[in-house]
Amino acid sequence: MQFESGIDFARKLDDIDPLARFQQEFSIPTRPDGSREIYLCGNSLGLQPKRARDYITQELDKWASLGVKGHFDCDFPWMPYHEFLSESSAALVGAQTDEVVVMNSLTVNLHLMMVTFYRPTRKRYKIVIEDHAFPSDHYAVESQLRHHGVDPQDGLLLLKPREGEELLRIEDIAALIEREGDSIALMLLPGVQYYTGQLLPMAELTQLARGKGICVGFDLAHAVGNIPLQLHDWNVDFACWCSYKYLNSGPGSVAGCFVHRRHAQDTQLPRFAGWWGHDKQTRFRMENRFQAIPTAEGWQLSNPPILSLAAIRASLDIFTEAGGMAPLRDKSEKLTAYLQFLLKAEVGEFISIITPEDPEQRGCQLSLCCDARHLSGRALFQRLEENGVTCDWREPNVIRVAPVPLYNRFEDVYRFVEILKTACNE
Ligand SMILES: Cc1ncc(COP(=O)(O)O)c(C=O)c1O
Ligand SMILES: Nc1ccccc1C(=O)C[C@H](N)C(=O)O
Repeated sequence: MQFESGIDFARKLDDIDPLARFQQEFSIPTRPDGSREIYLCGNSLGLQPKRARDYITQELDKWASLGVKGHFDCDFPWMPYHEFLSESSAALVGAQTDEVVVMNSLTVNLHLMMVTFYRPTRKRYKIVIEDHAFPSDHYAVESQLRHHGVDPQDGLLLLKPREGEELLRIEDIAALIEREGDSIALMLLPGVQYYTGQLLPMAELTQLARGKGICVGFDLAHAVGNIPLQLHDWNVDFACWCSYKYLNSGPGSVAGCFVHRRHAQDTQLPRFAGWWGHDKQTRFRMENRFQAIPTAEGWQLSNPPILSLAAIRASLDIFTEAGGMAPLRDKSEKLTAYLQFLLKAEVGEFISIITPEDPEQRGCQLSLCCDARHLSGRALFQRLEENGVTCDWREPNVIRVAPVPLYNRFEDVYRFVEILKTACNE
């Protein structure tokens, strides 16, 4: 697509945007003077769908009027409430409905999955992650190694970009798998890397690693609701994601988990168990013989927090109404390409973009390194905030900017770059 500078062009793109009406489904934060923020931070916390309040209120009302009976005979009973989220969650990650479950939080689910899928032997005991993994993933993996008596110095293989580079090269990951394959038990990688915004080729990596007998898991925190996924067809073993970024389900909201059907149906797989993962027909017999549900639900521990699930249901309904990931991705590619175009045209001398240029290798986020006339990257970020832009800063040196197709307009992107340009030239 040929882009032009000037606000009229941004408005023209908004006028022909088939998803434009979804912006009014969200509450956009306002500044003290009542004007709307330019919110480009869906990579950290997605905005509130206005209907979340109604969905949550519905559950509060049921609780008030029905008490414990809210579990059973009413609209959206609490007993199976998580099941109301499975179909739309499965559509977002390219899974069968019985391969996904909404439960716990992201790091908890990573641990639960490693309990099942990290089964070290004397010969095959190493775990591959990236050197710059999100700290929670690093801590989780290190603690799993130690839990099994493996010294992370020996058992943790860290993927690093080459000297002077920011991005991971697929050929380097392939070489590591080739070299160390027989000793690797698990490879846990992000779908989209949180710092650089790099989208990894999950299908290719899964095939490479599984070909060597390595179990493959993905942390999809920055990928779900951002890019189309096909976890089932890609043959991924497991995946985990949070719901508070691109899934707009509220701070700390309940997370999602995928277990490929070939594992989910195996009720004998070792796991940490709780009563919510037990066969639904006999759950209340209180017999103390755990029998796993033969789906991803078999990894649930506790009955879930319904108020949080109600917010997720509100959000997932919007994704369904928008037509799923295909139209969203279509707009997202245009929004991000437009952002890249304006950045190069208006502030190219001050800003470098570390996220890949190729849309196949990124989601909506661009990560910017800044060298303005008089301001450090951090000071520039502060200037953006003072002028009504919400994006985020990540140490050591990146401003992350994420235009989100459900609620961002092309004009938001235009105005962001105008503010950035003024700050760069101070
Ligand atoms: C890639 C990644 N992994 C893990 C986490 C931690 O998730 P949680 O606090 O929901 O466990 C986050 C974000 O907070 C993240 O971006
Ligand atoms: N949950 C949060 C609470 C407070 C501040 C940030 C977060 C994030 O989620 C950060 C995000 N994971 C990131 O990619 O940096």
